[in-house]
Amino acid sequence: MVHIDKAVQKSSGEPYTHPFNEAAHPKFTGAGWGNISFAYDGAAVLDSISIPVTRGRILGITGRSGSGKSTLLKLLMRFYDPQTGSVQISGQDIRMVNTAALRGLQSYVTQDTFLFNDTIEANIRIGRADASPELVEAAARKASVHEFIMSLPEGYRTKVGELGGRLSGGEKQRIGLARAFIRQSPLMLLDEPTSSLDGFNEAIILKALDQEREGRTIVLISHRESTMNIADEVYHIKL
Ligand SMILES: Nc1ncnc2c1ncn2[C@@H]1O[C@H](COP(=O)(O)OP(=O)(O)OP(=O)(O)O)[C@@H](O)[C@H]1O
Repeated sequence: MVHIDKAVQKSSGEPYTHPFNEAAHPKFTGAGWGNISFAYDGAAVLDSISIPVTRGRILGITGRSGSGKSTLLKLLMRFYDPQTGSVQISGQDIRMVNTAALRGLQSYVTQDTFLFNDTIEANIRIGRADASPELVEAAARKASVHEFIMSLPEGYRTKVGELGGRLSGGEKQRIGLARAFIRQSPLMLLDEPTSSLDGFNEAIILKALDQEREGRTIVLISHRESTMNIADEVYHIKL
């Protein structure tokens, strides 16, 4: 495993509307993997991996297909437990954190966003049920999907099913990102979040993520060098 430090690239300080929810998570200090090893049914995937991520930083993870990048995020969400070592949030082994509290700390975006047959607004609000329409729109703007939504027959009230499957992979992915932006969770876990996006939309989203880093930990898996440029440090997982 090669550890490459990257310079922090801060963009200009525009106001943002989804700051980390300090009141809800006052003790959040970061997350990380402490000397973990993991195998699926005896097939070793990760061997003695230690990566600390402190609050306020963006961690990039790269590596060949199958090297175990997604597995690292799944361990952080406790879909599985490592055979050795410990996965920690705020210095506490996540095995000691109850599932609801763990989910409350996290937002997770993958390459495939599942949309329910409800309105676009409801699909974004899944990230935060009590969000005002203004917050929904602000999250959609950060995810570079507001203009697209406004072009739909009924804007935010358009039902996904009525679009007859015409949403592209990139449009769905941006709705998934809006869900994550609205959540205000301290730990954002993003698995190839820009894989289906063009450079224009990617740039808007990266700028928003860069502004969201304060108070949070963002873990970003990507093959795209442009996306990795916002990371404070990048770990390369070797097969
Ligand atoms: N549920 C599972 N059961 C058994 N093996 C699995 C499971 N999920 C993943 N694997 C295997 O574990 C290895 C690591 O998978 P993982 O998805 O973490 O890799 P990755 O680096 O994220 O790959 P990619 O870049 O293609 O998404 C692969 O060999 C994969 O086939």
